[in-house]
Order: sequence, then structure tokens, then C-alpha cells
Amino acid sequence: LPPGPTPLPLIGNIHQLIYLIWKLNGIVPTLDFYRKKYGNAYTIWLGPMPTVNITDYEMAHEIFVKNGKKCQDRQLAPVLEHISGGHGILAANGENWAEMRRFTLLSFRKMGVGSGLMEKKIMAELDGRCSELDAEIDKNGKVTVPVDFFDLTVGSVINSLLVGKRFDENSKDEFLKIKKMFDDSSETFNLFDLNVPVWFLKWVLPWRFRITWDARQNILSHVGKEAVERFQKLKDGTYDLDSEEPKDLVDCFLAKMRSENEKGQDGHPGYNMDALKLVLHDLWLAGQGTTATSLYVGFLKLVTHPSVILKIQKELLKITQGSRDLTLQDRPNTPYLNATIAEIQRFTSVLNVNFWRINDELISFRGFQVPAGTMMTAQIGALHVNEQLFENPDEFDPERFLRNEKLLQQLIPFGIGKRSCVGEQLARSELYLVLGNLLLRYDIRAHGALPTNMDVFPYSSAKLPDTSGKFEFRKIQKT
Ligand code: HEM
Repeated sequence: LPPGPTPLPLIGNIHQLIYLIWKLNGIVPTLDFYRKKYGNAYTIWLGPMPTVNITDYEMAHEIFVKNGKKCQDRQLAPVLEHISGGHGILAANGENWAEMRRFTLLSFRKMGVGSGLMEKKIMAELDGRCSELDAEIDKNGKVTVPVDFFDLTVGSVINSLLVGKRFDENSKDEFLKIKKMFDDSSETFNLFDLNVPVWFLKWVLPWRFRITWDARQNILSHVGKEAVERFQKLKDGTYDLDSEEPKDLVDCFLAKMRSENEKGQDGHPGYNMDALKLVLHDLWLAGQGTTATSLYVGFLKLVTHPSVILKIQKELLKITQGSRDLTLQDRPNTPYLNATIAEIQRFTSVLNVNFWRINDELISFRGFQVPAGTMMTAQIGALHVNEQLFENPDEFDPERFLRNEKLLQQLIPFGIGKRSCVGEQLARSELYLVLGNLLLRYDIRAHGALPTNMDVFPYSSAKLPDTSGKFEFRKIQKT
């Protein structure tokens, strides 16, 4: 195994980890500390289990792409596996996972993700949100924009894709309720919960087990409500499916479920209502907060770097002449905006600790022999602050990606290999269209003091910034 701190029997390196996470104030600085000490591949023992952590792109590629088939299973947090029963995408493995991942990617393609159709949906949502801002600007000359704006825009896009409904003024509260449930459950979920066995939680810390269980059940019934209602209507004959032009992911799933059921014994057993709820849950969980946080952090960075805003606006005005919206087809002609989005994603790195994979065969790399059954991962957060790849990593410097084009490839905000992000195309489209078009339409500044704490729960597995920051938008007058 790669080198690492000396483990103690039974507890491994847990005592050192707890001390360092406390002393350095977070998981990413701790992983970075070990990288500096042991190199880009190092072993940390979580109790009796070794974990191999990778903080370099080339090495991550060698393991998770070249040896991709050997490590497509995820180390599932026992409590989440217990709740999901092995269904869904995030906390599933094997045939069930592969089928649901394939199904989701295919359905996304059918619904136009990565094509003009999805672009239209994103722009329609953005236009709707902007018209609310414009009404306020017409009255007061400016509008104050809190994090909810990004949350609702992204939440609406994902909700229309999944269940065909955007969040408007009437359903805004429903969105905020679901969002709060997700946030609360991520805040309480940490490194400990990722690994501890269910029996231990149930018997020794039953209140902690209840928090996770209740949160997930609540979320599942909220997110799945629409699907259950539609299934009922389908049974009553008051709803019909159009498998050629599905309205949303629920339609795609119900059509597939029907066709698999018709095959009888030969049909895939994974298509049932519990599985549908879990797929919806996973896509909502993985797709909403990540994208909205990237936009919010992006604007925090931009308003504190007004020269970057000016350069983007100059680039965008040149190609749109200020007379049309920015489209996905413009991407090859907006290198500065592309570089800025990359730098925002490097800063945001949404996971403090990436999910571990388990290799099912021995993996040899750089003289190390990692036996089957080891937990391995590319630690994205630590990789993105590795100064060997990203010089002066604490600086917000979009131009680093223009000075060295290879860097774009070495940035892996969506993970790497067989378990990389299913929503990458959708997220990239949203970041480009929302960020670019807002900068084309508005003069954007900070409203009051901005928070500097980018990780309010540095011990949790996801990175959650202080969301109290607000922005002021004023319309840019078109020439
Ligand atoms: C900026 C936005 C996003 C970022 C930074 C992001 C990042 C990630 C990362 C780092 C992973 C884990 C990869 C690994 O295990 O190596 C992941 C997995 C995943 N993401 Fe995303 N994601 C984003 C948006 C989305 C969206 C919009 C969706 C869905 C609509 C989505 C759905 C998923 C799913 C389902 C997985 C699990 C894939 C699997 O296990 O096979 N993500 N994402």
C-alpha cells in the first residue's frame, strides 16, 4: 500500500485524523497535510480498514480510468445502504446501479440534456426568474439577490426535468421545505456516519440513527409524491404515457416499468416505485445543492474580483453584440468565461471527502499493489488545492487555465471514472448559461459585507459555504 501515518491496532489513524481535522480546521487541509508529507498517493487507516487517497490527476486517471472496471463499486455508507436497500444510483452497486445509471443517462438524452431542448428549458427558467428581478429593478433601480435565487433557479430546472414542475411563487415554500431537509441531513452526516455499522448506530447511538432515517424517509416521500400520484392516475386510466416524447424522468421510468412488467419473468426487477423514489431522491440530492452552491460561490468570487467581471463582460459583448442571449454554441468562443467557470469549480469543490470506491481486483500502480477490497478515491478537494498542479492554489486566478490549457483536463469537479457525475452535462450547461447571461444582463455587486467562510461544516462530507451573502443587481442598459 502507499505510505501513510502509522496506524494503531483497531483504531488505525482515527485519533490522528480527529486531532488534525480539529487543529487544521477541516478535512481538506488534513488531506493536504498528508499529501505534503507522504506524496500524491497515501494510505489512511479508518479503524481496521485501509483507505488509499489520490491527490494527483495522472495517478487518478491511471487507477480510476485505466483500471476503471476494477473499481466501479462504491463503499456504501452502511446506514444509507440500509435505507436505500441497494436501489437508486448514489448508494447502490452492481447490476442495480449499472441499470439505473444507464437508464438515467438515456432518459436525460431523450429529454434533451446536452442539446438545444435542455438549453431552452434552462433559459426559460432563467428568464422567468429575471423577470421577477426586473420588476423590482424597475421600481427601485436595483434588486438585492440572496442565495435563494440560485437555489430556486437550479431547483426548478431539476424539478422540471424529474417531475415536470418548476417552482413558482405558489410552490416556493414546498421547495424551501425539501431543500431544508436535504441541508439538515447533510450537515449532520459526517465521516463517522459514512463508515459506522448500522447495528452500532441502532444500539449505541439510536438518536443519531433516527435523525438520518427520519430525514431520508421524509425526503423520499416528498420527492416521490409526484411520482406516486402519477402512478395512481396511470392505474385509474386518467393519465397516459407518451414514450416517444416523455414529459420528464417520471414518465420515462413509468414507461420502462410498464415494458419490463410486460416481459414477465424476463423483465428487469429493478423497475418499481421504491426504486423510482430513490432515483429521484439521488438526482435531487446530487444535482440541486452542488450546482446552486457553485453559482453562489461563483458570484461571491466574482464580486470580489470586479476585473474578472469586466473581462467576461467584454468577451461576451464582443460575441453577442449585446443584442442576444449567450447560448451553449458560444462556448468555443468564450475562453475567458470558460476559464472562470473552471476556477469557480476548483474553488467550490463540493465534496470535502470524496466517496470511496472498492476495487474488486488487485490494482498495481507506481510500484504499489493495492489488494482487492481496499477503499480508494481521488480526493477531489485536496487535488484541487495541490500546488504541484494549481500554482498558488489559494488565489482566485481564472487565467491559470489560459496560461496552461492542460490544467482544464486536470480539474475533475465531477469526479473521474465509472462513478463520475451523471449530471455533468446538465450542470455544465446551467453554470455556463446562468452565469454568462446574468453577467450580460446585470451589473452585479456585493450587497453589504460578504461572508468569507467557505466551509461552515468543515467536518461534514460535503462542503457548505456560509450562505448569508447577498448581491445587488442593476440592469445593464443595452446599446
Ligand atoms: C456543479 C454541479 C455538480 C458537481 C460539482 C457534481 C459533482 C459530483 C461528484 C464529485 C460526484 C462523485 C464522483 C465520484 O464518485 O467520483 C458526483 C456523482 C453524482 N452526481 Fe453530480 N455533481 C454536480 C451536479 C449534478 C447534477 C445536476 C446531477 C443530476 C441531475 C448529479 C447527479 C449525480 C449522481 C447521480 C452521481 C452518482 C453517480 C454514480 O454513482 O454513478 N450531479 N457528482
